[in-house]
Amino acid sequence: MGMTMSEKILAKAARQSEVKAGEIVWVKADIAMMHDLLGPWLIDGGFRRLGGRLFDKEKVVVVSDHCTPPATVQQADILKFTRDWARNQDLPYYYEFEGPCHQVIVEHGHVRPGRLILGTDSHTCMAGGLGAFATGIGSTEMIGVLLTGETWMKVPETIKVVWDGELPHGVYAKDIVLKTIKDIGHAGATYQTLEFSGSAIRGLSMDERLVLSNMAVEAGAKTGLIEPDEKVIKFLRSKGVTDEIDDLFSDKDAVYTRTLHYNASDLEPQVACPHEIDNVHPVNAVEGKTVDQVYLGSCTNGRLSDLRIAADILKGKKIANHIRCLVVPASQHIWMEANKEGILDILTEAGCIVNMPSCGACGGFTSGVIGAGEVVMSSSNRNFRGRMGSPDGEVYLGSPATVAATAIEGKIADPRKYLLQGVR
Ligand SMILES: CC(C)[C@H](C(=O)O)[C@@H](O)C(=O)O
Ligand code: SF4
Repeated sequence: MGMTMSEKILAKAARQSEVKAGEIVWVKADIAMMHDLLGPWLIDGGFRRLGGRLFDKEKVVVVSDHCTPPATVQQADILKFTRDWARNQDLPYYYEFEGPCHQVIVEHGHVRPGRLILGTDSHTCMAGGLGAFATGIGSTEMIGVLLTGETWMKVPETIKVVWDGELPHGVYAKDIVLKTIKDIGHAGATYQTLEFSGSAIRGLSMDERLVLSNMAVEAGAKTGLIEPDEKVIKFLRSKGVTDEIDDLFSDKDAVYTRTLHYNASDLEPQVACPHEIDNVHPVNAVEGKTVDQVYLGSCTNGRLSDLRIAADILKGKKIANHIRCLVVPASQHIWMEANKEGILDILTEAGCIVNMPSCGACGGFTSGVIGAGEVVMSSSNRNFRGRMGSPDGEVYLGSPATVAATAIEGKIADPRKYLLQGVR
C-alpha cells in the first residue's frame, strides 16, 4: 500500500522503509528549534540534571522572538538567559530581534523538504509549507530531544484538502485556510496531518503557502504539508541551500481519512470572528463593525507579499481617524526589502506605525496589546479570548487585504473594492 507524504518523512526519520498511520515510532530530529519563552530558561534545570550535553549543536536552533523587544524586566531577564545559554552552549544558530522563529528558520535555510523539525511552539507546523514534517512539542519533551536527538511519535493519519480553480480578485491563502478551518472545526484535525493540494495551491507563492501550513494547528493538526515543487527549490536556492532537495509526494494509493474538495473561484474574503477560530463568515456578514486597532503582521501574514498588498490598498490614502494601524514585518529581512521597495513609506504616510519584527501583540506579548472593550482586526492566526491583550477585547482575523481595507474605513471592510483589477 502507498504512503502519504507524512508517512514517508516519518519513515525516513525512523530509519524504516515504511511506516503506517497509527504506528508508534522513534524518530530522529533534523532540527530542534526553541524560542525564548518556552526554551532554555524553562528547560535548563532538567537538561543539566540529565547531563547537559546537546546531541548535535549544528541541529539546534534558538530564536528569541516572543520577548523582543522586552517590555518588562521579566522579559529582559528571559531574553538574557536565552542569549547567555546559546553562548555557553556555543550554538552556531542563535537569532534575536530578527522576527518570529518560524519565519527566521525558513529564511536561514534550516527548513528543507523531507526534514523532521521539532519546535517548542505550536506554529512550528509552518515549515510544512516547504515539505518538512514540522510540529510543536512541549518543553519537557524538548529536553529529551536536546539530549538524544530523538523522540517517539505516533504516525498521524492524513486529511487531504484539495483546492482547485483560480482564486478570485481580492481573495488569498488566508481566506482559503479560514474557510477550511471553518469546515473542519478547531479540533477536527486533532493529531492528523492536513495535506493541501490542487491547482489553486500550486498557484500560490511561497509566502502564501506558508499561511496554510502555519494555521494547520488551528484545526488541531499535527502538521500542514504541501508537496514541494520548483517554487520551493527556487526559494531554497535563493537562500543559499545547495544540497540535493528531496523529491516528495504522496503515493497515488496512499490512504486518507477524508478528502475535502473546494473550488477556489467560489471563495470570498473570510473573517474569523470572536472568540473562536472556526467562527468564520464571509466578510460581508461582518462589514461595518467598528474597530479600534488593525494589526498587519505575525508569522502568518507579515511577509513581503502581505505588506505589498496592504501598500497597494493604502497608497495615497489615510487610515481612519480614530484607529491605530500597527505593521509588524515578519522578519528583519522583510523589513529591509519592504523599505527598499518604498512600502514602508507608503504605509507610514497613510498613518500606520511600523514596529520592529517580533511576536509583538500577536500573542499579547509586547507592544500593541488591546484593552477591555477594544476591537482589533488582525492578519494573525488566533482570536481566542485574551489573545491580544484584555480578555474583554475582541479579535477578528482576516487577510492582509481585509486588514488594510479595514484600516481605511475604521470598520471591517471588503477589500475587493480597493483593489485595482489585475492586482490580486
Ligand atoms: C507562546 C507560544 C508557546 C505560542 C505557541 O506555541 O504557539 C505562541 O507562539 C502563540 O502563537 O500562541
Ligand atoms: S503566532 Fe504570533 S506569537 Fe506565535 S510565533 Fe507567530 S508571531 Fe509569534
